[in-house]
Amino acid sequence: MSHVLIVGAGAIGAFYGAILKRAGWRVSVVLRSEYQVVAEYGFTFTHSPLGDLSWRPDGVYRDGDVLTDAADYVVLTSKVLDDLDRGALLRPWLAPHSRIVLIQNGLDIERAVAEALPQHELISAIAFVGVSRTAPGELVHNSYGHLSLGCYPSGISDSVTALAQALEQGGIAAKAVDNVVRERWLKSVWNAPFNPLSVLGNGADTVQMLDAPGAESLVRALMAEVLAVASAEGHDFPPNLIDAQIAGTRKMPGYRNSMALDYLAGRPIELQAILGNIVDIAARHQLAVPHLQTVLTALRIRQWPAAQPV
Ligand SMILES: NC(=O)C1=CN([C@@H]2O[C@H](COP(=O)(O)OP(=O)(O)OC[C@H]3O[C@@H](n4cnc5c(N)ncnc54)[C@H](OP(=O)(O)O)[C@@H]3O)[C@@H](O)[C@H]2O)C=CC1
Ligand SMILES: CC(C)(CO)C(=O)C(=O)O
Repeated sequence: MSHVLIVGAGAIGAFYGAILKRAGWRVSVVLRSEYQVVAEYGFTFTHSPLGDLSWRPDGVYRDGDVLTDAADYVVLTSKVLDDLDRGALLRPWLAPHSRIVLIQNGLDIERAVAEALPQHELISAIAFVGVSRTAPGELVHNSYGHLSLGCYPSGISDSVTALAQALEQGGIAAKAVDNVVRERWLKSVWNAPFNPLSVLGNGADTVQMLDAPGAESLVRALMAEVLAVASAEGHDFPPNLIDAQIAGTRKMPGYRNSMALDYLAGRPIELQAILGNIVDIAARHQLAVPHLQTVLTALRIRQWPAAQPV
């Protein structure tokens, strides 16, 4: 029975913590704003297709606390933001044997953590789930939950296998993958168009983003550019992937992604992690990505501090 410490247990951390708890693992959390509520009441899930996922962490910590019970896995589930030093966030909680697990969106997000903490095994995990916070310590799990995970940059270690098995025991599908970077490119084909467009569309859901006149063509153009950059990096995907992604998204009821929720709640968005890094990689290959670049720049303008009135 392993001990898992989840650093930044918001929606994703509370959800996968619940799953590992159901598998019988010891699960502790590091919290910031929700420390008091969760220390007193634990996490309450007011809805989930998996049943009642409410749970109490074995330990609740905050910045400055000392962890007495070393963690086998230290899982980071914060957002990936430019001004957040994820290495510094993780460092105080790591024992020499702790593996680091990132359950976060974005492309090429592992490198900064691998460089900051090279002595630890790094596991990268990609989540397909719809879960959100509705009040401090309260969550709604709407759909899905499966995830892919593997060693960064590649491989499947015993720790990956053990974690995937525990997640499966807890009730979700967890696929150990040999090439997790390729899996990130695959997910980026969806996130890189839909997440930023939802913000430009004022919190638009997937139906709005496909049905507005011209919108599906724009999504297809953005996806094609992501695939071109992936190919330049050595990751080729089947030619019908775009059709499959559009068809799959059309089957879902209108869905607001995590970036739309952040934008609507006035929180910072993961623009660089989800879109900017892809544009940077394209530039390294001297590959033109005009649609991705336009969406990125439009969002940077939206985020730019308001000009002082004259
Ligand atoms: N929600 C979803 O359905 C999905 C999310 N993802 C990805 O998963 C990742 C996590 O997302 P999600 O759980 O939704 O995000 P949330 O905003 O719900 O949770 C983020 C957590 O990180 C904490 N945090 C942030 N900065 C710090 C800090 N400096 N010190 C301590 N704690 C900090 C937050 O604390 P505080 O409350 O104080 O801000 C919060 O507990 C993201 O990369 C997202 O894109 C992927 C698929 C689906
Ligand atoms: C694919 C999706 C919509 C759910 O996992 C997501 O990654 C997000 O909300 O950002």
